[in-house]
Amino acid sequence: MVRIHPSILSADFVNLERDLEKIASADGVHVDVMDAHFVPNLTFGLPMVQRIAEVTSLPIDVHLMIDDPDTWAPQYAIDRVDSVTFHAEATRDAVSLARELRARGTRASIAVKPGTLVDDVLEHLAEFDMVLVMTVEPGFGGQSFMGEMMPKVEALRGRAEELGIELALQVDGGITADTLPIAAASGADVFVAGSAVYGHSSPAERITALRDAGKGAFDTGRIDLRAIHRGIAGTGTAGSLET
Ligand SMILES: O=C(CO)[C@@H](O)[C@H](O)COP(=O)(O)O
Ligand SMILES: [Co+2]
Repeated sequence: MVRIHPSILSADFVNLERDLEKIASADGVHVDVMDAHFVPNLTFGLPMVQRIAEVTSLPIDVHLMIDDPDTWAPQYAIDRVDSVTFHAEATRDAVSLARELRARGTRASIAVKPGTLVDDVLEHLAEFDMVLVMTVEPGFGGQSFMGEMMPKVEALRGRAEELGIELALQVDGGITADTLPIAAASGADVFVAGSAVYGHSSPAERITALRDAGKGAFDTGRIDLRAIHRGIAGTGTAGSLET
């Protein structure tokens, strides 16, 4: 299953309602909240997310790149927000926060920056509905995909299968029609794309192209998942998630 979530970070904030209409064929909309403290960039906060919820019918996927999500994240669990993602590096108690988000009726999601190991997340995996593996340093759109994050995706998918739990696995940063199949083959199923969608004259066409790239990777056998698994095992990184 390939789900495409365009990131409005690359949209025109002055014409956001128009730009949201352009991605109506997507599976969700990814909304990056940045506070200029946790990341060196500033976007917007809850009032903007509330307005977005009024004008789009897409499921809203909020990515909080903010300090102290334990205090602020629950406020984002409003009607029409499908998932709230907070960062492992910023939270004091990821499990309590995830439980609070679920209790408020939204899906709970935890994100890890490129330099963060997933060991703690693996230990408490059943507490989360989604894990976001950052494939760039958070803060800005238009950066290059970090393929070296794929062992984290593999480990998370493997553990979810072992536990028999449904887990959405999101990758965010540098996703294009070329990089999406790599992440899909590693076990990701939710793909955030900002510049690859909004950097083109027809965002709707780019959404279709990204979806096809994900499906095509498996249909045509262009990606051999088992070979990728063997390759990762061969480099000795499968058990060690250090980056
Ligand atoms: O969270 C972030 C950046 O921190 C993202 O959601 C970006 O918006 C992705 O942009 P592209 O790499 O797809 O241009
Ligand atoms: Co994001």
